[in-house]
Amino acid sequence: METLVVDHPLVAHKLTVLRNAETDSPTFRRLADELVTLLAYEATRHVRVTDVTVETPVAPAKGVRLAQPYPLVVPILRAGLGMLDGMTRLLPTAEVGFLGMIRNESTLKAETYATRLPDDLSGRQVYVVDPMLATGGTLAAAVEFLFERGAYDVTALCLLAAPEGIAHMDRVFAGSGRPIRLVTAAVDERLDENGYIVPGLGDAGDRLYGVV
Ligand SMILES: O=P(O)(O)OC[C@H]1O[C@H](OP(=O)(O)OP(=O)(O)O)[C@H](O)[C@@H]1O
Ligand SMILES: O=c1cc[nH]c(=O)[nH]1
Ligand SMILES: [Mg+2]
Repeated sequence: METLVVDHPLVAHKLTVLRNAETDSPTFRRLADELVTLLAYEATRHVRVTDVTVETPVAPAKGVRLAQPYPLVVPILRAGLGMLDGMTRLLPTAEVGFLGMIRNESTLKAETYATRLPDDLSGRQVYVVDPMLATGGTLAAAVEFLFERGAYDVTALCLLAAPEGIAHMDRVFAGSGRPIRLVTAAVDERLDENGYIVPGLGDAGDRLYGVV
């Protein structure tokens, strides 16, 4: 998996406030939204475009527009919903599909409880948004699901990643020949015994939406 850690002082500043246990939910939601827009700038570097010519008030100008089929943005419920608006702000013509997945906190295995996506993703560029890449079980299952439906490539935007999760993705997709990218604001030290990212930011879903 090609991994890009976005190294930018504004990203680092916003991430630091996000990590702070004293940051309340409204502020957390706003910062997650701002951060994903900054990550999206890098994550869309490979988005496909086609050449076009437009008429300026003065003369014809060569340019580009997003190619069709338009990209698909897939938030992984629940926490990924906190990154959806920031992503579609930058890609307003993207379609949106949904994957509901929850990590069983005893086994740390990902379970899928909802899917609402086009059946045929042939040729589609897919952007998965989920704040946390911890063991990697959730993202690996999501990416497998998308490739089974024919996705052309998958780029994951995660606010935080753990080295264990990146290694898991590399193991699962080694030699698959499918283009997979990760764009993240930071790769933290490790996972703790409960599978939480250290130092991390806690449970992203709970911090966005409250404890359920
Ligand atoms: O890399 P993994 O070890 O699989 O863990 C990461 C997953 O855990 C979190 O979701 P969670 O299962 O807490 O669901 P939620 O979004 O409903 O809170 C997070 O948003 C990821 O989807
Ligand atoms: O640190 C972690 C790990 C998984 N899910 C989270 O929300 N946080
Ligand atoms: Mg959660």
